[in-house]
Amino acid sequence: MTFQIKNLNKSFGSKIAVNNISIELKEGQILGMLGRNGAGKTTTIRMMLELIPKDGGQILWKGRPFSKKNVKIGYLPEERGLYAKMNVLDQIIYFGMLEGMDRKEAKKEALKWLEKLEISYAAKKRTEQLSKGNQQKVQLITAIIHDPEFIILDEPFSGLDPVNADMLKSVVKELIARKKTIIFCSHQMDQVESFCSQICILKDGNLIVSDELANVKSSYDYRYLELETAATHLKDYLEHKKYDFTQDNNRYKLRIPRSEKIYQLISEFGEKFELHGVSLKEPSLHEIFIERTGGEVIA
Ligand SMILES: Nc1ncnc2c1ncn2[C@@H]1O[C@H](COP(=O)(O)OP(=O)(O)OP(=O)(O)O)[C@@H](O)[C@H]1O
Repeated sequence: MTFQIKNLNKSFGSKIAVNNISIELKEGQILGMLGRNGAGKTTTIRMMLELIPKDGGQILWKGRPFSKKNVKIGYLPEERGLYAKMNVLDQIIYFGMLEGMDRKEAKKEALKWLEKLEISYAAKKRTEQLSKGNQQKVQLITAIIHDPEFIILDEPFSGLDPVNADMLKSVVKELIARKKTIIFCSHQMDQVESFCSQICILKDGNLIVSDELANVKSSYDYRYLELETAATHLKDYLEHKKYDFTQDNNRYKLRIPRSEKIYQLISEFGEKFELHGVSLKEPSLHEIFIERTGGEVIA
């Protein structure tokens, strides 16, 4: 394994923030790190970046300690940290040089990225003069200007308008295509689902799920059967039979245990009701997340 977290621990006083977690990633994999507020994600990332000391455990890159000495790391923090008064180009060059680039190379890369993200016009502006979305583009550039092998993206698309979100998504897709190893933290489950092959879910400092997304889905105990019918008595029937379902006009979404013989069930419904549509769906990551982290499942 290229990246390994082994038995990582951290407490703040009596509060256990990260409880003996282990995570493994192959080079080029992208891991969605999920968890409700306070689950321990930021604490884990801070230990990875050596911003806070760990109480116990190891973090390794290709068998050696995971540190700037052994791997080029890129980090897009959730709380953005740019110098408001510094001009955009100087800022990016400064961050590039902090990561070991020489000035000429950093400037060349900075100009390339500014053009790619359509903010070349802002190169000489003070950062505070840029819109929030454009500042976020600058922050992303500072995170990846040195062409890191390992990248942590914490809520990379929050607060962006759809056009800017798409632009940054295309950058993330390019990083994935270039086989960067990535940890992606987000509360936007659809984004995690569209980017990540692996997911882990933290709850109260514990790692409660860690697997390939496809395995997580297929190991979930339920599937969803969607029925479309004009027959209004379907609702009464489902209530009578105590199905777990939601209704949206003519569409019904039933939560069915995976153990049920689904095709038999579909033909039973077909005999009783005139169906205009039938589809079987795996649970979404949103549904899995809510169930695993202790909320109510809304089918
Ligand atoms: N410096 C600190 N001192 C005391 N407690 C802390 C400190 N940092 C984090 N904690 C606690 O550790 C737990 C985990 O916090 P953490 O910030 O890692 O969660 P998170 O999963 O990143 O949450 P969010 O999604 O809100 O960013 C929380 O209970 C938090 O209050």
